[in-house]
Amino acid sequence: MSDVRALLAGRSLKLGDGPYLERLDAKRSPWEDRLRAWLGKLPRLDGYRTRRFLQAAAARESAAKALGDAALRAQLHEVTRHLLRGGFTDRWLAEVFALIREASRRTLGMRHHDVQLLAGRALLQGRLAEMATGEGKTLAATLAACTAAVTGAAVHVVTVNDYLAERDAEHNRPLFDFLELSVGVVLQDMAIDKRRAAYACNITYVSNKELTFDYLKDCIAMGEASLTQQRLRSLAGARSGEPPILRGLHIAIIDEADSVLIDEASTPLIISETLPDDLDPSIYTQSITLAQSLEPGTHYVKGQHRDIWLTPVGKQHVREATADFGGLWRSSLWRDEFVQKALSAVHCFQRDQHYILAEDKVQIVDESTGRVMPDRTWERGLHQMIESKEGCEITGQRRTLAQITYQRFFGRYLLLCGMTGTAQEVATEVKQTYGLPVTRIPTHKPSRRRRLADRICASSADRWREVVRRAAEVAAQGRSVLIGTRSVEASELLGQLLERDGIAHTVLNARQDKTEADTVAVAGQPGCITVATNMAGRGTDIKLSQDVENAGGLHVILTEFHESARVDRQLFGRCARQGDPGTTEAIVCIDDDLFHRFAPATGRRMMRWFVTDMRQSRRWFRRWVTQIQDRAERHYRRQRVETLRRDSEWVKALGFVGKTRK
Ligand SMILES: Nc1ncnc2c1ncn2[C@@H]1O[C@H](COP(=O)(O)OP(=O)(O)OP(=O)(O)O)[C@@H](O)[C@H]1O
Repeated sequence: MSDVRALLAGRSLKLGDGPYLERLDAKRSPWEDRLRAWLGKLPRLDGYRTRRFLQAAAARESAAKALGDAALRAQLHEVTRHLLRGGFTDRWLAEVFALIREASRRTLGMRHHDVQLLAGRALLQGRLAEMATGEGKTLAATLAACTAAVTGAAVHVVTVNDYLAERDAEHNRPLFDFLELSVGVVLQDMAIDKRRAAYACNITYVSNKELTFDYLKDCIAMGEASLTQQRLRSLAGARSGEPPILRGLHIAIIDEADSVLIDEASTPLIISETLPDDLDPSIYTQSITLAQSLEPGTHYVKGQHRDIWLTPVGKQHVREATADFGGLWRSSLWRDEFVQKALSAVHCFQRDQHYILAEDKVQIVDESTGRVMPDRTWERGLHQMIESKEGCEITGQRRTLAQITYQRFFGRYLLLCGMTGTAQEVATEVKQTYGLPVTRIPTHKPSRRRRLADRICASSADRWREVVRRAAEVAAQGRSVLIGTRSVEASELLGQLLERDGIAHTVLNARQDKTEADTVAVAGQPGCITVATNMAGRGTDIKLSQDVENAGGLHVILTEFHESARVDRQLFGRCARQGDPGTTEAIVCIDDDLFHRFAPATGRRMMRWFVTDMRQSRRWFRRWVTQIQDRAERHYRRQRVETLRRDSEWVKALGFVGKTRK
């Protein structure tokens, strides 16, 4: 363990002295930052070093080819000793990467491209490697993962969901087996013992949520045995005297890093307990009925960002309408709170868009990933209001017992690094928050992705008609089509329209997540049309048949712009991967949520006027969308800053997540 400590920690870190090896001071020294910034300003030096590094790797690869399997493994262990002494320097990285590259060629039939070597090197330098979508981040990560694992470090390859964790671990398993490195996968619903076994492996594939919750459970188990702590322990399923679930926070390689470190960072991860609800359930029903009877504009006003409030007339109306209800309704504070929550439940949160009903339960759908978040609930009575609106059984209120943000959690890794296809918009924030500089990796082959003209429709009905027409037209050419929708509802509506016209298709959304792997497996066949929510937006690799490639590749249709341009680019990135051909287009409607929430009313009015002739205003329209998406990104950035501020307050107030941690 002390070897790993020396290798990863450097001299500027304070390390935990408990069973865990983790970084306790999330901040680096200002000198380290200044030195890195200065080195980064020497592009010529960097270019020279890069060339030398690739040449060295190529030269050593020729030697590796001549080795038998056992000799190759022995050579790897030999080089590891140098790594442990000298750190991840170019000299030894070139050697190790050459051996792993050769092992990958023998086992996976894939030889790492030069650009993948550069990505692997950037990862071990503690950077965020920006590799265009489809350039092979899954394989690039094996270089960093294997190199770190042979030194004895606990390597966590962090993915955005279970499907990708399982897929990537299985895909790379032959390579890890060959190098005699054990690999584990942590999945939702796994028992603690199985999780512990997976984390005990050299390399562990795990989603960001599972990993962070497991860490929280360890923090609880290692905390002091106060009354609250004991309750927390039993909640986390931890028994005293048991070893921690994780081996420590050594190296995290985060795939789709912008999604994990930025998009998901606005919500802290919380371990909570359910309290018996002492409110009479009829209060929820009364509130919902009352909210449904109120007039917009007169009784309540709805803001742009899911905020809603009662007007003075509305408050007066509510007071009169509830005069006979008694109990808590007599307090004006409670009364307004109930009705305001009920108004949010009725007007701001829609079924099949923000949540679905599964097994008679309200399950939140994560809008950026399109996936169900089974363990999440809305806070402060909103969840119960929505349950009441949907006629579900009212669950108890939840009380937060332990929480952590991704900003604080990932800052504790000895070596943090990541990969994504879309980092440029958030490079500054990633650097400021996590100390991760972004390195752009060139593409292996020039991209053959063509973006066709955007189409903007005056009504949603027009949009869906156009989408159906285009999908059928492109599929008839023997190509495959992927249509991205923003909600479960939209995917199902489009599915019905295609069905009505007798067009064969498959729908992939939070309700059909069990069929994900099968749907993706056939999505690249000739004439295949796949309608998917954001579930297919990140990480999904659609393999094209030779016929589809010859006919022009995959065609991606975006049906609604997302608040973040990065999410749109990820969807477009499903086509034209690894130098394949492919086209993308956006067919959207002027009434879409993004325009309503973030575009000024005058801009929207002008746009409506332009809708009649989009050929002339195409470039203008794209610039307009970019401005709106920038505004939306700023809005969410402010939210994340607020989350971080509240998180620090929480830590100050409770200080239970390990008594020495700040
Ligand atoms: N060196 C290689 N040689 C041959 N094929 C490769 C190589 N690297 C990756 N691929 C293939 O390229 C495809 C894309 O890889 P992968 O899904 O890892 O890309 P990605 O960069 O993670 O994409 P995304 O950004 O969408 O997540 C896969 O089918 C993979 O097998």
